[in-house]
Amino acid sequence: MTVSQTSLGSHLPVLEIKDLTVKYRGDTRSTTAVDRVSFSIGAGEIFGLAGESGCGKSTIANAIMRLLRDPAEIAGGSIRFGGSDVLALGKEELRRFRWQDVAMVFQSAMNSLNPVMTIGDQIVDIFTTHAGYSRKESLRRAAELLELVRIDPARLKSYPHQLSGGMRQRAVIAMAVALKPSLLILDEPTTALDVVVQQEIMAQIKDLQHQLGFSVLFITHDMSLMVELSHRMAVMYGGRIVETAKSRDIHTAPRHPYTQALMGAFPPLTGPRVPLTGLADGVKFSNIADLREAAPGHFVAPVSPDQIPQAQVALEGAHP
Ligand SMILES: Nc1ncnc2c1ncn2[C@@H]1O[C@H](COP(=O)(O)OP(=O)(O)OP(=O)(O)O)[C@@H](O)[C@H]1O
Repeated sequence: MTVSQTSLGSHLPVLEIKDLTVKYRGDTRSTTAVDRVSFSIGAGEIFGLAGESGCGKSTIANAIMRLLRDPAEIAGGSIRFGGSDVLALGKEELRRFRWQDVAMVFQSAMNSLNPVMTIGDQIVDIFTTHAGYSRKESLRRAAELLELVRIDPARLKSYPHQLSGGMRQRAVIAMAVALKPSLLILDEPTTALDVVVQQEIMAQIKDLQHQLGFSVLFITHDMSLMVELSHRMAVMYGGRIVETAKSRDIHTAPRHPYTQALMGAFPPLTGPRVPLTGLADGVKFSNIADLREAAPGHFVAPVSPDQIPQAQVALEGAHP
């Protein structure tokens, strides 16, 4: 029995993260990559985690999946899935948790398909190993899965190199939802694809989510995509969440100046062309007082340049 079957109550959030802190240990000092991050995702909700490269998004995803390895360490906080303590799961529970409860599509997932196995054999493997189905039943389900992501089931016999990038990514997404997880984590799922294919994949994910009802943790630095896909989102900066709100509110009225800057840096996917902007004039993100003044009541993450040199450099670069 999976964690979701045993303990997902109708009103419990599917995922609940409280004060999660993750550090990477260095020779002389540690870097706090994720700093007291809290958020929860409801059943059937698409929740987004946005923020520039290096702000800690993937570290959170890997912490949820219990994939963090040395020198990373969870220094505090909790991760609960359907009421169960993810950080306390044993080896066997973890094996089930990873495919049946939560599945993740990584940034470069389409390149992680086994090049010497057909797509069909790779999907069949999931069913035989994790669900105990016979090969015949697994093949039948593999064909159904490909149809679900609008790939001709004849492609079961294809090798990854015989598929386009978009098809490979759709196949990976199909694999992720094979065992009907309650939560799908998508870490920059379309970064390597062109804009048209990106749109197709996003529409597909929405469609799948609608049909299968899973929750989604969608990770991207692309605010336009994020606003389009997610119901609610958190914006991260330097390891901390600076703003959490409904995505449509972030779209129409971002409160935090860093969110405003991120929104201004991406062209909208639909509607008229608008000029892109960097950081708002006069806002210095190293200056905590400016941030507090610009977003009273919404500033939750004091950030100092020495805490997050990488983010600081990026921000300075965006606003010469
Ligand atoms: N193995 C590691 N050792 C040391 N520091 C690391 C390691 N992996 C990540 N970091 C640091 O942790 C911080 C967060 O990285 P993370 O990959 O989670 O960010 P991200 O927002 O997902 O960025 P990206 O979109 O580029 O993947 C960064 O400052 C990064 O340099």
